[in-house]
Amino acid sequence: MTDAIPIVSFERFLTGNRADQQRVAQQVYNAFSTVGFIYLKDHGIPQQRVDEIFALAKTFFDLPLSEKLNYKLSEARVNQGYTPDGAEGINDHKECYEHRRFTNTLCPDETHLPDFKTKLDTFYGQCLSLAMDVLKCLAMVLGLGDDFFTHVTKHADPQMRLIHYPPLKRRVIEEQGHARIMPHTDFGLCTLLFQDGIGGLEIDPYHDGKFVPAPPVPGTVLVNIAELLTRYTNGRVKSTKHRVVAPSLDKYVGDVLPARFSIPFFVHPDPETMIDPIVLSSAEQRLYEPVNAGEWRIWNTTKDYHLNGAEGKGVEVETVG
Ligand SMILES: O=C(O)CCC(=O)C(=O)O
Ligand SMILES: [Fe+2]
Repeated sequence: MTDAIPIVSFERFLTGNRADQQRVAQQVYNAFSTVGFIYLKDHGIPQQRVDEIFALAKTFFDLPLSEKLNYKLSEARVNQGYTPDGAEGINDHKECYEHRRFTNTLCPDETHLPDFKTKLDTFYGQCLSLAMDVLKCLAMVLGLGDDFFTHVTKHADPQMRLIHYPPLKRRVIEEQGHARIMPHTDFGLCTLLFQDGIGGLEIDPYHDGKFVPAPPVPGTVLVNIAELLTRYTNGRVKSTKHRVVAPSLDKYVGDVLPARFSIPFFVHPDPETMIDPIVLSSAEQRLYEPVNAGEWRIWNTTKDYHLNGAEGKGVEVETVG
């Protein structure tokens, strides 16, 4: 059931000439301007590295809770460290660790978890480079200049999140209003999403409330548009709701669902950036009010950790005019 989400090979973007790159960029753009999600294959990050990071995530989450709490995330502005199950709302069932580009004070050191920081740092660099190439695709198609997004992400600090959804009874998340993660849109520019083989991720590809599975496809990474990019492109690319529920019964039979791991990489612009919708002609009407990227991020992060209700972290996008 991956029909709704195109699978795009990134190889010719990474190794081809300008015409090849433009072709790939157009495929990427076409998917983002409709379903808002793509599966990228041949993306240049070796599967072995991805597997290694999943194993590392498991090692971290296997630590006793009392030890994990030594790394507890406490400040929305910093947004780095560990969050226990329930921190983002009692109806979500997950624990997370956030890793950042510049400051990782709440990260296990060499004596506590050997190689954890170095391996995450390396993987982080690879994700950032891939994400910047994906953004370059959009800049090329929209004619903004190849480096448009480089200029607004120079000292930005994207967020790599390790997620562990603990094993739990299927009926708990099939209860009304519960999920492994509630329906939401991401709020930055775009997200890379690596998932393990368990399944349960669903997206709303046609934006009509009908969720369809986005199952794991070996060797690919999912990429999705987040809200700031929808605003920035004046609605041209779509930030699509997604959630994690129980994998369907034909994929997994059993009362107790196995643990699931995933690794999203959320890309954000420099905090001083004004996200003022880009219009491509003087006749085009701006659909969104400008927002300051830094304030937007802190507001959304604070809301996620403290004020989250049954609606998850979905944000209503205001329109003007
Ligand atoms: O675990 C997943 O597959 C999705 C995670 C997600 O959507 C998020 O953290 O924003
Ligand atoms: Fe998400």
